[in-house]
Amino acid sequence: MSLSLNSSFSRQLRQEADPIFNAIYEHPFVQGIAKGTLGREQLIHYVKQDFEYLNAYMRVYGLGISKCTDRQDIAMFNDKIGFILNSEVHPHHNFCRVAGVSYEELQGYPLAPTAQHYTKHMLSVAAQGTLGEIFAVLLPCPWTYMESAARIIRDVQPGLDHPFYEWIRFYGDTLIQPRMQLLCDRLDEWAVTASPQEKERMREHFLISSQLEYKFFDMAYTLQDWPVQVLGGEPVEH
Ligand SMILES: Cc1ncc(CO)c(N)n1
Repeated sequence: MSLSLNSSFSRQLRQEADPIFNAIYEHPFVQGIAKGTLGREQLIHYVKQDFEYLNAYMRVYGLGISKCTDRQDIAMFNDKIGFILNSEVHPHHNFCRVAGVSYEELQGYPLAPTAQHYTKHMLSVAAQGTLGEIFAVLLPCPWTYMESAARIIRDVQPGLDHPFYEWIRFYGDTLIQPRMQLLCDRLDEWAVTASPQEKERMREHFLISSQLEYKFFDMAYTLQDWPVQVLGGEPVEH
C-alpha cells in the first residue's frame, strides 16, 4: 500500500504529544532512573504494577489478533507477545536486583488506581475499537520508553557501573526500534483509508495513553494506592 498522504500520521501524533513526552522525561521517576537514585519501595511498586500491566498489554494483543484479517499483522502481534514474555523480563530483573527482592514475590498484586485506569483504557479500546484504534492505543508504550531511554543515554552516557544500565540499554537499544517502527508503519497505513472520525478516535487514544504513561511513572514514584486497604495489599489470584 502506498504510504503517500498519510504517512506522517504517527509523526503528527508524536508532534502533538511532544509536551507529554517532555514531561515524562522530566518526571522524577525517569530522572531517578537516569541518576540511579530511585528508592527501593519505588522500584518494588513499579515492578508489581508493571508485571500486571504487561499481562494486560498481552491481552490487548490477543484482542488485536482476533481482529486481524492479514497474517502479517498476526505475526506482528505474535512477535510482540513473545518479546514481552521472553525479553521484557530483563528490565524488571534489573529493578528487582537493585531493590534486593526476587521477581516472583512481586507478581500477582492488585492494580493501583492508575495502572487500573491505563489497562482498562487499553482493554476497552481493544474490545470496542478497530484494529487501527488498537495500534494507536498501544503505540505510546514502546515510544515513550524508547525515547526516554535514548535521552538518558545521550544525557548521562551510563556505564556498566550504573545501577540501571540494563534497563536503560534495554529500552534505548536498537532491538525495540524496528518493532516500534512496524507498529508506526501499520498505524500510518491504516490512517490512509480511515475516516476522519476514526482518525480522531485514534488521536484521542494515542494522547490518553501518552498521558497515562506519565501517570504510571507518577504512580510508582508516589507509591500510589487505593485510599482504603481492604485487600490487605496481598497478592491475589486472578
Ligand atoms: C507502563 C509501561 N509502559 C511502557 C512500557 C514499555 O514496554 C512498560 N513496560 N510499562
